[in-house]
Amino acid sequence: MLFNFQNINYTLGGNPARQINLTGSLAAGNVLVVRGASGAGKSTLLRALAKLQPCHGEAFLLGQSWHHIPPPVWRIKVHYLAQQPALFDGSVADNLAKPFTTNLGSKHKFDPDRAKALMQELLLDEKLWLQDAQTLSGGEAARVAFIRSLLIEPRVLLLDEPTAALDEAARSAFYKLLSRWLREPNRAVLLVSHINDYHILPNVSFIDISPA
Ligand SMILES: Nc1ncnc2c1ncn2[C@@H]1O[C@H](COP(=O)(O)OP(=O)(O)OP(=O)(O)O)[C@@H](O)[C@H]1O
Repeated sequence: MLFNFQNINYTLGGNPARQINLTGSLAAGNVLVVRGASGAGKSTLLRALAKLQPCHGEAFLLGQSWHHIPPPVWRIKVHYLAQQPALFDGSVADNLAKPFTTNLGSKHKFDPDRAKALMQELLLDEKLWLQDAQTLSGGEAARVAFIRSLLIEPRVLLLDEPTAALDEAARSAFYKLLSRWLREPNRAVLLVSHINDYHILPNVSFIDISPA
């Protein structure tokens, strides 16, 4: 099993009456869509699994417990992408290179050609490369952040409404790229999406968060 989690237990808004407990697993190449009403705790689950949110329980990547992996390393391997991801001051290129400027960045070197190829694949104009990232549209920013996430080579992507800001053409390009990414060894996706647009993805199953 590529990724699994047991009794991930968290409360919503600090309210003990709103307690969630979830167990799930994800084989390589598979997609787990998290379903539930607005406010049910879907984003909170993704954040908990990325160790960005306190919770009880345990998650495992290729059988290795998160207790045995330093959190910054875990967050690269099991990587959360927020619906409105933070882009730093600087150009698009600066933002894409940013993870590689820290010791915690992936072992790989920043590859501008690969980044540009991914931009093209996601229908982003190459002229954006030097544009101030703070001036990007919502849909452009979402795609730049997604590329930045792919470049650090995570194993499991935790995607929070990744297509909410995209038009139909960009959405289709996004899913095509994600499907290809999933065909590489030891990769899987947990997805929160209000838009039922993920059917192009392979091996989709669901986990439901019921009203607390
Ligand atoms: N930092 C916080 N402080 C207080 N309450 C919070 C915090 N983060 C989340 N909550 C509450 O926890 C609940 C779940 O939030 P979450 O964002 O996980 O929901 P969701 O299922 O992703 O909802 P949506 O579909 O609307 O995005 C909400 O009621 C929210 O108000």
